[in-house]
Amino acid sequence: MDQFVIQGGTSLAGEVTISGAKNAALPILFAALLADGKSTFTNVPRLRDIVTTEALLKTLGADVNWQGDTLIIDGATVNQTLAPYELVKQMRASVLALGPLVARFGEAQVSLPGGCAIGARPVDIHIQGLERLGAQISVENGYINAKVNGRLKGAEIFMEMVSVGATENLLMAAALADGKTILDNAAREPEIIDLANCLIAMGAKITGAGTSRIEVEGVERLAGCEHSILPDRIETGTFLVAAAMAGGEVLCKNTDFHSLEPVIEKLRATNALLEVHDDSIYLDMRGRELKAVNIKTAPHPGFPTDMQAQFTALNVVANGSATITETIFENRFMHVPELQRMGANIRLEGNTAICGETKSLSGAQVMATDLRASASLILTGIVAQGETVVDRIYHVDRGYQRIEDKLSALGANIKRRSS
Ligand SMILES: CC(=O)N[C@H]1[C@@H](OP(=O)(O)OP(=O)(O)OC[C@H]2O[C@@H](n3ccc(=O)[nH]c3=O)[C@H](O)[C@@H]2O)O[C@H](CO)[C@@H](O)[C@@H]1O
Ligand SMILES: C=C(OP(=O)(O)O)C(=O)O
Repeated sequence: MDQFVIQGGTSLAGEVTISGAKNAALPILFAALLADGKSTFTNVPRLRDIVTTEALLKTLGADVNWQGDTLIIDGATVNQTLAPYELVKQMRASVLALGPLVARFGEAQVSLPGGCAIGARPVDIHIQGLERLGAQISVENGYINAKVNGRLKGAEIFMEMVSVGATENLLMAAALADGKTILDNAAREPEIIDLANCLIAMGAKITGAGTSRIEVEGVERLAGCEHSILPDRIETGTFLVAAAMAGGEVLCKNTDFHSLEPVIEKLRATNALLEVHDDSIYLDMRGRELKAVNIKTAPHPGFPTDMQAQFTALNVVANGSATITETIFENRFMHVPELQRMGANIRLEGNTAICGETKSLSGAQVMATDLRASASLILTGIVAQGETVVDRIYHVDRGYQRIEDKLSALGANIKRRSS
């Protein structure tokens, strides 16, 4: 298993090019299952989750080819409807195969994704929504079996919780359903808008993506399309926080500030100097006092849970005390005990982390437990004194494209070690 070895105490300065968004690319690659032709996706990030998706699409019969950062997927060759446990267990987003498969082929068998370190993460809202669209669903032997005679039927669906994945699954299914679907209490994340734009390019009729009420007029077939994946707002936020923690400066290129407003607002509150342009964001923390900030996660346009761990690390380094409240996932503080091992002054009370002033941080051997927890440990390792070894970095590789190369180019001393 690979590890990162970090010699701390360096500052960060320079430019970083942001990759395509994992959380936009994953649903969009599954959307290729809806089309009976070739789709060409550009700005696709090279991540472990994308490799898993590629393997799953191939298992379903899709022809998948890379050309640089462009991925070409031929939905016309898809001839299987079983998404097996061996692949689904590696990545929860595999459940996004369910809606497209049942909508296009009238049946799907997708392994239940199961829980993960950050919480139980059930898929009841996905299942209830597909049932409302006319699918017959049973859950047996760890698999979700979905069937429909003929096409799914458009329906008005109120989702009782705001769920990114359920909104995406139902949006894809409704695109090929017979008649009109209304998705009420839909998630409003930028990645939903990107998926809707991709589906529209395939021929879908969708309005309202990015609001909590999405309307879909189903069509009989969808064709292949060309689509460029949205830049990764969480990768951008991670590099901005890294520079702020290290008292340095960074220019994030090829990004999109519109998707990052709640994060930028909090970074301004830390006392960072920020310059925001159409496709780049500059942060300068040189010679400025980093201040701790209160955070409460919420569905978009609230503060993203996927930036919570990084801001917990920022508060550890910052002056002053502040609280971090996690409202989306029930167990997303696995980074806290690891940060404590490095000397962080944090106390957990229910779903709130209370970050006090930390006297000093020293490098330590720590364990990555999930994707963003891993990022917070790496950022803390860069500012701590001495050596930090981060174990189980396969979590990081799920969602950050060669993070060590991008951080090294900014001046961090971080190396990948295979053990
Ligand atoms: C691949 C991807 O895009 N992942 C993102 C997506 O995950 P994901 O789509 O899994 O997250 P959801 O928005 O669905 O989850 C939000 C909450 O709803 C609950 N829930 C969800 C579905 C359901 O059927 N029943 C249910 O109870 C979940 O357990 C969680 O507590 O959105 C999360 C919230 O912004 C992000 O942290 C993830 O990075
Ligand atoms: C939780 C995340 O991803 P996933 O839903 O793929 O586990 C994340 O990107 O932080």
